[in-house]
Amino acid sequence: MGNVLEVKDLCKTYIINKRQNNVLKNVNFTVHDGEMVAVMGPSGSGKSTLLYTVSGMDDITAGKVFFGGRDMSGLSEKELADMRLDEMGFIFQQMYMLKNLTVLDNIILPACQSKKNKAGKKEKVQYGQDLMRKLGIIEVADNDINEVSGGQLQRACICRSLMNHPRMIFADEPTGALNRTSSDEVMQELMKINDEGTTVMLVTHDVKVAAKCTRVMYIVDGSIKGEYKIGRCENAGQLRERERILNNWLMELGW
Ligand SMILES: Nc1ncnc2c1ncn2[C@@H]1O[C@H](COP(=O)(O)OP(=O)(O)OP(=O)(O)O)[C@@H](O)[C@H]1O
Repeated sequence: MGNVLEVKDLCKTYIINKRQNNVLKNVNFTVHDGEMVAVMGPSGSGKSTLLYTVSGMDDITAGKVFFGGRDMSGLSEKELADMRLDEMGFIFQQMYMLKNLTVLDNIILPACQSKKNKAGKKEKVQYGQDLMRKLGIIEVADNDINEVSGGQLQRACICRSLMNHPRMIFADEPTGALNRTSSDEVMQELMKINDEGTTVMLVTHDVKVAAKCTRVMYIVDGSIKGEYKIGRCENAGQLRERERILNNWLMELGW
């Protein structure tokens, strides 16, 4: 199994009003192809910052991040943008959907922007529709973005993140704004995508969500305090036991 993401001594410092905030402090970890990693930790511990920096959405202060073996700090802005567009998928809280486009048009946008995606417009539309069907939201394809529910919008974001067949998906609290049923459905889809080979890294506060991942990283004050490899969840029957084990582990870490 190859390494998709390698993070070495990553530091991130924000400076506001001349005050230095060391948000990430010498973070080291590797994500292998096919893993589904949950990042947990107290509010303000640096989880979102970690996701933004390792995915090249935000710059780093020190250290190295390798994606698919390529040193991201050695890439030009354009190369980095292409890497994000062609090899990564994003499901972020601010969903960055365009208000003047329909749901389907928003979904296919990354494919239209990619030079690497050689499919014709018709095929892109078809693939977007296929994804929407798979995620159970095809009926809102022609709706405006403000005419869909939170759960539908989140599923639309998943569709959009998959348009260019990414090697890895980054998701910041993908179920954060959803009720339990929608959250379970969204996680079901992410697990399916992961089963099909896409690596996933997500931030969550929810033990039920983390229990569906293959590994959990716990961050406190910008450093990884613990990691737990729980392996693949083979069936729904295992979930409660996984949640219990994870809960105990998190309590030990001061959750
Ligand atoms: N763009 C930014 N500019 C300045 N400071 C920032 C910025 N983004 C985050 N921070 C600061 O970095 C720290 C970590 O924030 P981050 O959002 O990564 O935490 P988090 O663990 O994801 O929190 P939560 O669970 O509440 O979402 C906080 O102190 C926050 O104020």
